[in-house]
Amino acid sequence: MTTDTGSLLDSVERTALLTAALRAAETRRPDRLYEDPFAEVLAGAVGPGLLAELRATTFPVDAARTLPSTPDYNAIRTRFFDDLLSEAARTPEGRQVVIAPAGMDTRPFRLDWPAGVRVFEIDRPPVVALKEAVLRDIGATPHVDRTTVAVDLRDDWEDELAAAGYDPAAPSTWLLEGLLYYLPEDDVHHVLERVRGVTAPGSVIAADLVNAAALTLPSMRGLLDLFAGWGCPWLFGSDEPESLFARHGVDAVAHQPGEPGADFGRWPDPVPPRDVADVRRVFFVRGVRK
Ligand SMILES: C[S@@+](CC[C@H](N)C(=O)[O-])C[C@H]1O[C@@H](n2cnc3c(N)ncnc32)[C@H](O)[C@@H]1O
Repeated sequence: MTTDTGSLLDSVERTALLTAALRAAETRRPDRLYEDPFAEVLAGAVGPGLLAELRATTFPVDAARTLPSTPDYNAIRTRFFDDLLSEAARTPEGRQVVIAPAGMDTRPFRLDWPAGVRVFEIDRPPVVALKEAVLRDIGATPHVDRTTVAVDLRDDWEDELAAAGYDPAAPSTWLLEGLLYYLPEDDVHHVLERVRGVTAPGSVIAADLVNAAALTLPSMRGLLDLFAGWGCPWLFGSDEPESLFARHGVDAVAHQPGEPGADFGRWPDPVPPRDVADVRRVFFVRGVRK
């Protein structure tokens, strides 16, 4: 299998290659927020093309660039969750970590993990197959006990996760990154309810999501049309991430890029207060399962 087989992935699966291309581009920056030495090869032949389309859509070459871009969001998001997982791995809740979906995420290969941690990576079978083939080709070795679980998160996946060695009775840390906006609302609740069902109290649940206005603002039209045109429209946004997670048994706090602890010097503008409407927002959620 070669990296060109990325063209065999469906539209939402291909967003994993876009994310890898974003991480490869971030890795090339002198002021990078993290380093992902595997991102370029994992992005394959398809990822850079998707990124080029994204850049052309978000910032037409003649347009003034005044706002943080999707690459900035993505860099901050990756670093925010890198830090969260690195911290969690040193607590009892971080002895088992589930990255769902994992896409082309390489945290098991590029972060330092304490001994005894297990990482489970969930994604759809074609993504897992492609990623494993690429990583095998380049001889990448994880720094942690890593297991892949090839399932669709909309299906029943709990037994497969347990069969892979995950213990639902023990505390855990979950990262739902780059997923929720691609799901219809019913599936968002379904996934969060299932996560609740397989997590012990005290477990850490993290996720990113967008607000409702991000799905309708005229200034978002280009980006929304791009993803819709690719076949993976953004479907879900929430203005109250804390309430969303509370409904599923998680006591959560949401951070926005640009707020203390979530800017990393990459966010130039003040973050408008939550009661200001018609602003595109991204939320990084960190919660504890009650
Ligand atoms: C934008 S990528 C993010 C991947 C990873 N979290 C990262 O940040 O690199 C979205 C991923 O979600 C996966 N995905 C989307 N819907 C899914 C589902 N129903 N079940 C499992 N994975 C899904 C896709 O296959 C893709 O790998």
